[in-house]
Amino acid sequence: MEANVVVLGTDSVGKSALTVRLLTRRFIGEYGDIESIYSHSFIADGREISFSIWDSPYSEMLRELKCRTSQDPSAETSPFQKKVRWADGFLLVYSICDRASFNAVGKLVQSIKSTKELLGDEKVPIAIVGNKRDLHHRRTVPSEEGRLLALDADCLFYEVSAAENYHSVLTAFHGLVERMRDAKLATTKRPLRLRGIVKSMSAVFARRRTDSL
Ligand SMILES: Nc1nc2c(ncn2[C@@H]2O[C@H](COP(=O)(O)OP(=O)(O)OP(=O)(O)O)[C@@H](O)[C@H]2O)c(=O)[nH]1
Repeated sequence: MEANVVVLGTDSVGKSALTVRLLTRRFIGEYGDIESIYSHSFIADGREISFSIWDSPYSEMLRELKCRTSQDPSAETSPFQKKVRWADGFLLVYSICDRASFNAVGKLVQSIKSTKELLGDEKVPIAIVGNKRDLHHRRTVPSEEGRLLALDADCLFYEVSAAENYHSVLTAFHGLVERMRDAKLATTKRPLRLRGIVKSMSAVFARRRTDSL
């Protein structure tokens, strides 16, 4: 299976730190703000899952979200919409020490869902990730609030520390990728189910026809 993940969140919440942690198992401290697409793969249930990760800066996203709320018609083909179209799943990151970053995640969930709906996708896999768990003495967003937001919006929820720990980061990405796999299986199964109904109906009609002969 191949899948595309977009990592989003306000500035300095640790989007690059999480991505680099997943890819290299390392935390290097400073990352710069280059927008990049990375590839990664892992084995789940004996099958290889390859995915591309798009680590994107928030400043550009913010400009576009403002355009969208002001109903700018040019927003229809905006890079935001392209990104949403490209993605099979989203990792939305906030810092547990930064309430504004948490509020932004709430808005991003709504924008992504409404854009995906316009594109005809009913369910979009999203993982909400509270980063910098190691800075618990500076926490301003309780875990419970993150969990509630995720529950309300039907998203996955994780609290992690890119600085302290590789496994929490791995768990968040894997959880998201598995949800994406389930979503893909559900959409490929639907036509099969329909084909099954068509088949059984034609069997009924065929029987009627032979009965009436
Ligand atoms: N204590 C702590 N610091 C972190 C953690 N994750 C990232 N940081 C620090 O937070 C700062 C921002 O991290 P980045 O990964 O560059 O954040 P970003 O979201 O990619 O930022 P932009 O490139 O501005 O969009 C850096 O100084 C990191 O070292 C974490 O889990 N704990």
